[in-house]
Amino acid sequence: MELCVVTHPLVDHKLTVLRNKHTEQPVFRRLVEELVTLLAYEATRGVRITETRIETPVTATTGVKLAQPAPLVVPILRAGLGMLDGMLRLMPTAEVGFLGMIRDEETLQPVTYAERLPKDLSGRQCYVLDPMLATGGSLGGAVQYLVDRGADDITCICLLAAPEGIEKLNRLLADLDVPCTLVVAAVDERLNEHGYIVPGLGDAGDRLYGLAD
Ligand SMILES: O=P(O)(O)OC[C@H]1O[C@H](OP(=O)(O)OP(=O)(O)O)[C@H](O)[C@@H]1O
Ligand SMILES: O=c1cc[nH]c(=O)[nH]1
Ligand SMILES: [Mg+2]
Repeated sequence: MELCVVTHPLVDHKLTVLRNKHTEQPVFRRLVEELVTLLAYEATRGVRITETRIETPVTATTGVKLAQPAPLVVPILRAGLGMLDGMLRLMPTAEVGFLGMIRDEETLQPVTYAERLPKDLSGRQCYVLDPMLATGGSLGGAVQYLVDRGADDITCICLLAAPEGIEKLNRLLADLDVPCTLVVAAVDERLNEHGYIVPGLGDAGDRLYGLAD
């Protein structure tokens, strides 16, 4: 798996505000969107394009457009939904599939509770959105799900990753033998005893949408 840590002063600045526990929900939501747009710029460097002929007001020329089939963006509910608009701002013609996953906070195992994806993902460039890669159970489960549907080109975009989660994803992808890139704003220190990223930003879903229960 290729790991890309996006280093840019604006990314670091926005991430610091996001981490701050005093940052209020509306600001948190907006910052998640802004950060995703910056990360997506790097994450889509390899998006497939094809040549197209156009006419400028001056002359005919050759340009490029996104190739078909359109890229598929897959936010992992809930928290990944907060990243969708920021991603679509950069790539408005992408299609969107949904995966709902919740981590059991006792066992830290992921449970898939919703799915709305194309049946066959072969030949599609898939962009998976989830702000947090902690133990790697959820993102690993999502990647496995996509590969089971035929996905052969996957890019994951996360705001924060823990070394433990990266390691787990690396092992999974080595077994699956599918090319994958992970784009993150930062790799944090570690997980705490509850499986939370340290220093992290807390529970991304709760900070975006409020307490789930
Ligand atoms: O790497 P892991 O240990 O699996 O943890 C990361 C997962 O935890 C969060 O989701 P959560 O389960 O809290 O669901 P939510 O988005 O509905 O809050 C986060 O958005 C990831 O999906
Ligand atoms: O730090 C963490 C770990 C899992 N899920 C979150 O939302 N935050
Ligand atoms: Mg949550």
